Amino acid sequence: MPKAAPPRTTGLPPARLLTSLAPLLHEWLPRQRWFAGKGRPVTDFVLLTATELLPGFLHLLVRTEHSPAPTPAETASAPADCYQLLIGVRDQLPPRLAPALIGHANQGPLAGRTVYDALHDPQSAALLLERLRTPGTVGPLSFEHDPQVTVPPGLAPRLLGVEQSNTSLVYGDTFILKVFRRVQPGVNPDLELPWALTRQGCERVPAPAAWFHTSEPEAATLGVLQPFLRGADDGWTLALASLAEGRPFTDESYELGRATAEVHLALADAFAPVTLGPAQTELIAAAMTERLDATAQAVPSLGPYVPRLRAAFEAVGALTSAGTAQRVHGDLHLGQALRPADGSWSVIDFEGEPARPLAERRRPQPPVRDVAGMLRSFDYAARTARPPNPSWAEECRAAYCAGYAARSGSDPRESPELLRAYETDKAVYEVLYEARHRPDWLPVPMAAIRRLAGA
Ligand SMILES: Nc1ncnc2c1ncn2[C@@H]1O[C@H](COP(=O)(O)OP(=O)(O)O)[C@@H](O)[C@H]1O
Ligand SMILES: O=P(O)(O)O[C@H]1O[C@H](CO)[C@@H](O[C@H]2O[C@H](CO)[C@@H](O)[C@H](O)[C@H]2O)[C@H](O)[C@H]1O
Repeated sequence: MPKAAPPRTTGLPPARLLTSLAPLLHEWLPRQRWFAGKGRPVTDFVLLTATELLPGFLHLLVRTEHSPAPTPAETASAPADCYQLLIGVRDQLPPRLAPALIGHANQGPLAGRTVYDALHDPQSAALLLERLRTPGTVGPLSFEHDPQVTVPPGLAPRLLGVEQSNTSLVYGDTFILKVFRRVQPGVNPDLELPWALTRQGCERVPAPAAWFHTSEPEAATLGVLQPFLRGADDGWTLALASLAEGRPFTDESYELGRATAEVHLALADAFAPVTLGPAQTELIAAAMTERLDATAQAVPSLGPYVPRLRAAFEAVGALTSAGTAQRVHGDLHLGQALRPADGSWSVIDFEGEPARPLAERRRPQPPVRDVAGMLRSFDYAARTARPPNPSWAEECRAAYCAGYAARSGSDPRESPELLRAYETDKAVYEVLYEARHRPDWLPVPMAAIRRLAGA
């Protein structure tokens, strides 16, 4: 390992820095797509770490406090809201950086200066890549890389302009850096699983090339650099094109089923699976029921369907065995599958459902959970088509499960109780996700809820 660089902090007491930043963050943070506290007004900010990467380029970890304050039970089960911010400070913002504006500070040590999201700034983005190329530490931050991968210097950065849960930068169309926005203590599965899969020789994932993490206030992964699959289309785009052109998507779905099975087989080799007996099936059912009840509290239109949805979970609770549980992707959908024009499917974004606590996301789960996620995605695509095309989704389901069975030797349709329960659980998750992030999309999972409830 090269020698660690001397720690460089802002030299400003964190409380003083917040005097400048808090009024700006109050306005800006809740407007970000990746802000997870929607519907819970922010009452306060706590600066957890502040590290100067260069003068005028700060790395911050900020905790938000919300009203109403969480109950002790919620505090125990839900992660605190901690966000990673890369902040630029300038006297004046050049017009090209206008979309990055966070605000003009008018109090505290930054009074009179302009604060902006430094990930929009090519100079700051280039510096971040340079840090990843040359491992070392800066204050609590550590930068590491796979010594077998060469990342060339000077790759031009561009911010990926897609709606996402985090923020990604593409460098020279060669590498992509995902900067996690909501940070939880522990290793992020989006580094852990692709790393393990690569070590297993599984070629379905872009292999992590470099990553960075913090040691304070607790150890946590902050970002991962991986090869950029240039020219690849994601499964969602391809599915919508197939619907628009009236083409079937069955060959692609079959291959996607095979790809999912390959990832599951490699994950089962890397992390020992566990057997699911009656005690575990009861726990699975209880957790699903709890999520359903909590979601119905937050989204009242779900209420009338709750009793009939519960039945799907009770059926799982009554099973005396349910095969095995293992590490899984955890948030598999069409947007997480990428395919170059002449290549085969790759799977990305192993972070799991970002709203769930990291410890829960890293727990072994029945692999059918990922299958259910993809089946929900076929339903989403079919329902957003004009007119909706449910038979397209049915054909994709059958082909995907057949592809999965052909590669893994295990057909998800032979576990109907588990499959139905996981589809229901996913639809419930989607109801909450859409209510919080994309209210216009809420009718899509609500239609599935009505179908699953037999209404
Ligand atoms: N290795 C990659 N190669 C090409 N594009 C990628 C790669 N990884 C991610 N992307 C693109 O970036 C988008 C967001 O990535 P994702 O990991 O899903 O982020 P998030 O968790 O923030 O939603 C994807 O939908 C995809 O279009
Ligand atoms: O940001 P992530 O990709 O990690 O996942 C979150 O956002 C997804 C939407 O971008 C959301 O997926 C839902 O909408 C998709 C269509 O946009 C659909 O294909 C998925 O099946 C549906 O779940 C995902 O749930 C959420 O975690």
